[in-house]
Amino acid sequence: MAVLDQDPFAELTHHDPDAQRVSDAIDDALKVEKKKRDKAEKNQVKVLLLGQGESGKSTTLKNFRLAYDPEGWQEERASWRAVIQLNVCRSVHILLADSTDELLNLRLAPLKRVEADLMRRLGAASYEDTPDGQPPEVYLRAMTSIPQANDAEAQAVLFACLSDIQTLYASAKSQRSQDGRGIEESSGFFLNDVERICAPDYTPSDEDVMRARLRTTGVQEWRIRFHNTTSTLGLNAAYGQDWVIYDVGGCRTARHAWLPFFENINAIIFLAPLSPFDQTLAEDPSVNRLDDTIRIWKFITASKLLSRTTLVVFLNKCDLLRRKLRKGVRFADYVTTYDGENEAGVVVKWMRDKFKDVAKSNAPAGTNRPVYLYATSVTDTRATSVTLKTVHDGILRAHLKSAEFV
Ligand SMILES: Nc1nc2c(ncn2[C@@H]2O[C@H](COP(=O)(O)OP(=O)(O)OP(=O)(O)O)[C@@H](O)[C@H]2O)c(=O)[nH]1
Ligand SMILES: [Mg+2]
Repeated sequence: MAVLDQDPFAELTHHDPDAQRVSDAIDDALKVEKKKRDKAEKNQVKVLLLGQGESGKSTTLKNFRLAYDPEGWQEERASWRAVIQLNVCRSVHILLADSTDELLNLRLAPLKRVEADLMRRLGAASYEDTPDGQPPEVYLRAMTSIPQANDAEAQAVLFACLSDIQTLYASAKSQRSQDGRGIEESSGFFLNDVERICAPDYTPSDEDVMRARLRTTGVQEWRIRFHNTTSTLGLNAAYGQDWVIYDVGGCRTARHAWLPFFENINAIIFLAPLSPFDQTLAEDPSVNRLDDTIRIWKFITASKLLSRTTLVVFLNKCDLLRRKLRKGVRFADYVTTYDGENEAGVVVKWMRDKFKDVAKSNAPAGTNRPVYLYATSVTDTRATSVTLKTVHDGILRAHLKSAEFV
């Protein structure tokens, strides 16, 4: 066959000076492009958020966005209403499971339909039954923003159910306070604010969005551009303006996704919630949550891949810790090596030393990296914005140092 008799690559191998020139020009352009990309990549600051499930990683990311990407944040804020509606439905669902009031159960049945409907609209991919038989927690498969869900109907049903929700909550509160089971501290708990949240014209505030609970699955990557923030350091403003922040899922089955990031990351912000010192993991009720956090911290600090990575620890949920200790739950009953006062400030200081000790004793030989610790309550946007400013400067300083001198 004539076609096969010919060398199919003849045109490409045949030396044609014009083609060669074109090819060289393309090569050069590609090289320039790659150089630009490498430079941009080198200037880019990569930050990984780590911590167990419900530790506050996504809430920290929200704070970054609120502070440094206000336009994107404003655009997205309204779409969190559907998630908050879902959080309310879930709390009602949990309380109803405990209630023997059949009339209330009947009257609030529409909320279960709303819950299912919202999940479908938001594209909730799958549900996991919690071991304690509670209703599933909502999570969406890796997403970069909340899908727009038509939530008007849900809002109308919530408004119609308002007084029944209040009745249910009041009776559950007195019941639960008798047997000592608090629910106010649980994630995405909005029942103290139902009157405001069930109003027909409700739009979420910044703080509501911080308190909304949406579990992360997969890895979410956010790009944030810092404008003019480097100038306070007296440094070249082009450096380190572009940040990529990676938010990952924290429950045990999601942790395998963390490792690939260790190789190429400038900083880790590790969320260490202190308030769940008396709780166990949802995915494994035999493991104390604070123990789990310390175990993860040991793993991070011992990793050779991270020996030059800036480590930032948020000793988080300090507000809930304070509340819990004041209620009389004793830290020393759960952390047997603790012999200080049952007071938040003292506990936080003790934990801070603990984290420092672990970092020191686990560090691989030759480790040279800064470790910064902050006491935080990341649902408090105002205080967190101050912390983030310091964190930003610290991470940037370390990044510049390594980019320029290493
Ligand atoms: N009161 C209080 N609530 C907090 C604090 N930090 C986080 N939360 C709440 O705890 C819940 C869990 O926070 P997330 O940021 O979703 O936790 P996460 O680490 O991203 O969890 P996963 O995605 O499951 O790994 C949310 O409802 C937050 O509003 C805090 O410092 N104080
Ligand atoms: Mg998350």
